[in-house]
Amino acid sequence: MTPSHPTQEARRAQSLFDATILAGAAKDAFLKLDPRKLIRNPVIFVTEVVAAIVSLLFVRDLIVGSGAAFSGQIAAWLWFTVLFATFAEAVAEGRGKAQADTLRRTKSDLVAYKLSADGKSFTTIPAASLKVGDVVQVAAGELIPGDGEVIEGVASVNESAITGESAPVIREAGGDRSAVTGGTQVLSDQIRVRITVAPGSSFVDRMIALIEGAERQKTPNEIALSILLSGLTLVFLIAVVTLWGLASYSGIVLSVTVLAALLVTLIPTTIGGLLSAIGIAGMDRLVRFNVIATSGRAVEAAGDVDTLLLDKTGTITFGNRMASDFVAVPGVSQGELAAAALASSLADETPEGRSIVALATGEFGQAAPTEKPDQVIPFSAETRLSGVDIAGRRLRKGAVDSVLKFAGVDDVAAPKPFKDAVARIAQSGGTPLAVADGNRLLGVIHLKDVVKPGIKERFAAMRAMGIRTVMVTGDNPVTAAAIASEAGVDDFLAQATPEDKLAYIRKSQEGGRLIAMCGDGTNDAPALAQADVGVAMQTGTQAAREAANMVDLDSSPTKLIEIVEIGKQLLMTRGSLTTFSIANDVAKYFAIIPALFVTAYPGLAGLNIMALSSPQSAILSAVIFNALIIIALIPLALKGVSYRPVGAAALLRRNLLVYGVGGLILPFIGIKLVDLAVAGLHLV
Ligand SMILES: Nc1ncnc2c1ncn2[C@@H]1O[C@H](COP(=O)(O)OP(=O)(O)OP(=O)(O)O)[C@@H](O)[C@H]1O
Ligand SMILES: [K+]
Ligand SMILES: [Mg+2]
Repeated sequence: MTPSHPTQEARRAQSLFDATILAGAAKDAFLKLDPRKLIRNPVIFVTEVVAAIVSLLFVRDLIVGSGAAFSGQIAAWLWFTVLFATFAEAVAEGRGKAQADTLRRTKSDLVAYKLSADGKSFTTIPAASLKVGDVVQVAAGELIPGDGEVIEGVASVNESAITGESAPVIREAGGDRSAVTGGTQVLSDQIRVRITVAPGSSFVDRMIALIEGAERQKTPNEIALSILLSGLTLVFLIAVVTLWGLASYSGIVLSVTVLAALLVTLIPTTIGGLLSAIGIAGMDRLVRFNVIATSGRAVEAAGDVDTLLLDKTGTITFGNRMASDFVAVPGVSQGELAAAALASSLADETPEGRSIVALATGEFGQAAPTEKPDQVIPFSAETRLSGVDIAGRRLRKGAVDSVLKFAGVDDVAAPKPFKDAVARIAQSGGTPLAVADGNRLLGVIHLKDVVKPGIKERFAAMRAMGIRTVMVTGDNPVTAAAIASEAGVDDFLAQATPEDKLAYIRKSQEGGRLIAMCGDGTNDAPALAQADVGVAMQTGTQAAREAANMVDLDSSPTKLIEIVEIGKQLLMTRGSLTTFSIANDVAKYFAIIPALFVTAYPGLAGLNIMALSSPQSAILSAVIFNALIIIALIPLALKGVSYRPVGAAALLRRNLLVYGVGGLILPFIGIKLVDLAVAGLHLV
C-alpha cells in the first residue's frame, strides 16, 4: 500500500503561492491581455482600452516634449492594473492545472485485454481504441483501461490515483458498487468490465478539463454581477465626461490623461479583476476536499441549500446489508425457508442476494437446486423484490409489502409470528425481506446494516447551519424510523420508489427550497439530476455519477457540510469583495475630485480633507492605489473570507461593517500614503 500518493500530496500540500504556479501565471497574465479574450470581462477590458489610449498620449507627449513623465507613469500603472487582474485569474487557473497534471499521469499508455464478440478469446489493444459496450478482463495488478461497470466478479481496487485515498475499495457486479474508473488498479481477484464511456470523455478526462477551467462557464450569478458592473462602468463614463464639460466651463482644462485615469479609478476594477479568480478558487477548494463539481452553478447553489436528502443504504449506513438470520413462520422449517431464500437468490447479483446465498449454503448447509430456473426475476427498485420461477414454484423475496402483495396476502391477514418477526427486525434497524412461494408465506430474512459512526454529530452541525436532513429510503417505515433516530436525521421518507424521490424533490423546489441530494444507486440517478446540488458517491454506480453535478471521491455523505461551507464561502467572498470594491470607488470620488478642483474653487478647500500634494499627484496616487489593491486582495479571493456557522443576518452585518465601511475608509488612508511617497520621490 502506498503511504502517501502524489495526487493527495498535490491536493493537500499545495501552498497558496507556489513558485512554479506563480511563474506560469505571470506568463499567462500577459497572454490574457489579448483583447478578444479580455472582452469577456467588460470592466477590465475598458481599463485596457484606456491604458492603450494613455499610452498613445504618452508617445505624443514624448514627441511634443512635455508632460511625458506624468502620462508615462499613468500609462504604466493602468497596464499594471490590467495585468494584476489577468494575473489573479491565471494564478487561480494555475492551481487547478497543477492538480490536473498529477491526474494526467494516471492515464498514460493503458492497454486493454478485450473479450472477442463470440466471448471465446481475448486480444490486447490500446485502451484509447476501446468502444462503449466492449468487455475487458482485468486481473490483479493490472490497471483498469476505461470507465465502466463490473459485470462479473468481485475485486479490491486501488483508486488512489483519483481519490488520493490509499485504502482499497471493493468493486463488484450488480448493486451500487459496480462502477470502476479507468486508470485505477485491481489489487486482487479478476473482474470483467463493460466499458460505458468512450475514451476521451472518461471521468479522469472530465476532471482534468474541469479543474483546468477549460470548461468553465460564467454562472448566472456571475453574469448578473457582470451586467451590474458594466452598468456602473457606463455610469462613471458619463460622469467623467460630464465632469470634463463642467471643468472646461469653469476654466479648468482636464487633460484626457487625467480623465482616463479618473475613469479607471472610479469603475469597479477591484471586483472586476477578481471575479473569475473567486469562482475558480471555489471549485478548487472543493477539489482539495476531494469533491469534483461539474459546474460553478452547483457550487453556488450549495451555499444556499436548505434541505439535504440522503439515501439510507450505503449513505447513512455502510451499505453491505448482510443476511444474518432466517425466521420461518410456524409450519415451515428454517431449512425449508433457507432453501427457498437460496433458490430465489441464485441469479441475484446484488450484495444482498449474494449474502443470502452465502448464509444459506454456509451456516444453514443448504445446497443449490439442481433444476434450471424457468424464469429469473431480477431485483428492481420499482418492484422491490426478486426471485425465480423454478420447477413449478414461484419463489420471491423482497420488501415485506411487495411480497405480501405478490402472495395476495393482506397486511392484516398475515400470520402474527410473521408480523412479529418483521417488527422485531425492523425495530432493530435491520431490513426484513419476506420470502414467499406463490401465495404461501415462508418467513423473513434478516438483513443487517450498520449506521456509519460519527454521522449524528455531523447532522447536528448541519442543523446549526440551518439545513434540514431528510433520509429517503426504499426500506419499510419501521426500519427507516429506527435508522433515522439512530442517525439523528430531521425527517424520513420510507418505501420510496425512484419516482417518489423525484416527486419529493420537485415538490420541495416548488416551495422555493434549494435541495441537495446525496446518493449512490442507479435508482437515485433521477433525483440526483433533479436536485439543485446532486452529490454522487465515487463508490456509486456510473448512472449516479453521470446524473449528479458533484462527485465525492471519498464517498462520505456528510461531506455536504464542507460543500455547503465552501459554497457559502464563495458567495460571501464575492459579496464582500463587491461591497468593498464599490465602497472604494465611491470613496475615491470624494478623495480625488476636491484635489482636482481646489485651485479653481478655493471654496472647495474645506472638502479637500486629504490635502494631496497636487492634482497630478492625486490622480497618480489614486491610479497606483487602485492597481495595488487588486494584487493585495488576490490571497483573499483565492482563500475566501472565513466562514463561521452563525445566522445569515449576523454574517451580513459583520461583512457590511468590515468590507463596506473598510472599503470607504481605506482609499483615504491608502491614497494619502501613496501621495506622500509620490511627492517625496518627486515622481510628478
Ligand atoms: N436483492 C434484493 N432482492 C429483493 N429485495 C431487495 C433486494 N435488495 C433490496 N430489496 C428490498 O427493496 C427495498 C428497496 O431497496 P433499494 O436498494 O432500492 O432501496 P433505496 O431506495 O436505494 O434506499 P436505500 O438504499 O436507502 O435502502 C429494500 O429496502 C429491500 O426491502
Ligand atoms: K476602480
Ligand atoms: Mg440505495
